[in-house]
Amino acid sequence: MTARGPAVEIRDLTATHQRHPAVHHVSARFEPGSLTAIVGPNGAGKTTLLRSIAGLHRIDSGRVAITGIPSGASPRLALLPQQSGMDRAFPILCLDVVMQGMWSKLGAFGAASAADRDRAQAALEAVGLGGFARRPVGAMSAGQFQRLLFARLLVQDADLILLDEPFNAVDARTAADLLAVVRRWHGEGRTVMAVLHDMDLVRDEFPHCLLLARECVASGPTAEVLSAANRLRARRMAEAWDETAPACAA
Ligand SMILES: Nc1ncnc2c1ncn2[C@@H]1O[C@H](COP(=O)(O)OP(=O)(O)OP(=O)(O)O)[C@@H](O)[C@H]1O
Repeated sequence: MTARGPAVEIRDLTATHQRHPAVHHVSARFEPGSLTAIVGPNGAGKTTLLRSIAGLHRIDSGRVAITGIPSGASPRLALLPQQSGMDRAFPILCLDVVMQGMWSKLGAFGAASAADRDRAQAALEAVGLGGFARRPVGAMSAGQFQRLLFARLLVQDADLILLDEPFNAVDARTAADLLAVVRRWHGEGRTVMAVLHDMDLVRDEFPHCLLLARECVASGPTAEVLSAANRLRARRMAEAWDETAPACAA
């Protein structure tokens, strides 16, 4: 398998919320085509790290380098945000949500072709929502909505895919179906990172892992990263967090 995804290198990254560090001096490297779980206790900075990689959260210091893409080109990147942060009351049809994934191709006012619509319909079918094209998103269950967001990711056709708790609030069958999509992306050589809390799933399905507790506790092969000693260290670090501490000046 030739990797089509980029490498991602995080160097000494610090990112804050209201000047309090959420990610503190983290360095890690994600190889082209790698499949990595980002794990850690609640509040460990996992979402902040993912959003920093996506360019959606301002970095205080350090850097994120995405390499292995043609010079001058932007990385083809897609982020699946946490469902809890999304507004589903917006009156929009499922097919149109999927078509949003083609925005970079169509432009803000570009007209979708019949082929584009067929591709969106095919993506709906690929996630088991073939009959949902004309249904408003407000009428979907949480699990169906997560399938819909995966359909949008499918048409985005990104080389770097960032998933924030992709299997939360979905039943076992939906999780299995969506996991199959993740495996497919990995098989196609895309670089995939997913924030996860289910350690059995991480051990079974994710070859690489980054254990975060605001600082990087460990990163590398999953079995090594998730050692009892590393997990205990992450828990102790979480217990010792001072939510009012400022980011250091370094
Ligand atoms: N919008 C925000 N405003 C202020 N502080 C925030 C905000 N978002 C996150 N934080 C703080 O930043 C820290 C890291 O949060 P983050 O959401 O990145 O952690 P996480 O590891 O994804 O947590 P969880 O597992 O609970 O989803 C936490 O202390 C959190 O309270």
